[in-house]
Amino acid sequence: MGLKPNVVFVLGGPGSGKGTQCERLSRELGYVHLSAGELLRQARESGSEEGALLDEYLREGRIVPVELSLGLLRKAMIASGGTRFLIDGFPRNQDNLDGWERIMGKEADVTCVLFLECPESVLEARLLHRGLSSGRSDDNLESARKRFRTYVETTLPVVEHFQSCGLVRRVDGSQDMDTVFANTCAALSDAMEREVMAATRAQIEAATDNDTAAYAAMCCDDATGAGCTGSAAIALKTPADVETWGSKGASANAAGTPFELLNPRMQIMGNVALLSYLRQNGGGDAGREAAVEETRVWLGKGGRWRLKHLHCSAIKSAQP
Ligand SMILES: Nc1ncnc2c1ncn2[C@@H]1O[C@H](COP(=O)(O)OP(=O)(O)O)[C@@H](O)[C@H]1O
Ligand SMILES: Nc1ccn([C@@H]2O[C@H](COP(=O)(O)OP(=O)(O)O)[C@@H](O)[C@H]2O)c(=O)n1
Repeated sequence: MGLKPNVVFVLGGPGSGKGTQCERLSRELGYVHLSAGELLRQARESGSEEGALLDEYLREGRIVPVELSLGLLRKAMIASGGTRFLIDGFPRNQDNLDGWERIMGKEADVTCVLFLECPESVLEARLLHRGLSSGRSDDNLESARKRFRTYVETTLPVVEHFQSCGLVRRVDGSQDMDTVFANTCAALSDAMEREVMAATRAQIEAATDNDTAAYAAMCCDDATGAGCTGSAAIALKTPADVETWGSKGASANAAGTPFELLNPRMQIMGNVALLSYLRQNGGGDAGREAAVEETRVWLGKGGRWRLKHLHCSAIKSAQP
């Protein structure tokens, strides 16, 4: 099984700082940032037949039918080639949520919902200020108030839905930008840990399936492997490198061998993740049972996690 896209939804009132924070998170943590509102504004300008209709929705602060917004988001997700997304300003009402579950529910994993909380008076002041230079037809007092009403009536119930699923991470969006950024990074850490575990599992599955191309595609250009090869670190860039790595006994597995990752310990530092665990290979075939201590260094860049370094040391007998 390949790696499913991981999605963080970013919600909050109009002007709460979604775009500002997503832009920096994407730069510093390596996510692909997609703004539903921005994609709709681009579609409006593109001269498409929906242009006039979109213009009315945007000006009035109404939420456009999900077929349109999700169609644009899905296309942009595929075009990006990434697997880690910040989706900003979506899902914003029940129609958005139902459409997501219907069309994307099985295709992507929602790892968390980042929710920027901010009082209306602060939002209003920010939007009016943004309106001085944004050129947006909805950055005026009348549109801002309509958008805030839409947010309260239709978006907050969506946040409550995610809250009941345990996915919401609340951040006070009224503080200064650096403080909000530090708090959003902290709020994202458990979602990032789940992304890294999923990437690790997908890469080990590629190894156990002997899919060297899929394995290599998850490596940085300068990735290396060291440990049970009994020699210095070797390159882990191309499918042939991965083959060499496997032939040196580094992976201690055969096609389809089930595995468990025991006692995982993870540290996330910006866009770098360090993960150590004990990999137990087995599945009932006692002759094959072996354990390997592995440490993987992952780099979050360009919308994906890529392996930078793998260290492993085989443990001869997994059984006491
Ligand atoms: N923490 C903050 N403090 C002060 N101003 C902010 C903060 N975050 C964003 N802004 C400003 O407020 C306006 C709205 O931010 P933006 O990120 O565009 O919000 P949203 O995408 O939620 O509508 C922008 O002009 C931005 O520069
Ligand atoms: N899922 C979405 C997101 C935005 N939109 C539209 O796009 C407008 C601008 O959204 P935005 O996220 O760019 O901006 P803010 O309102 O958050 O400042 C909204 O007021 C809606 O009219 C939508 O219809 N559906």
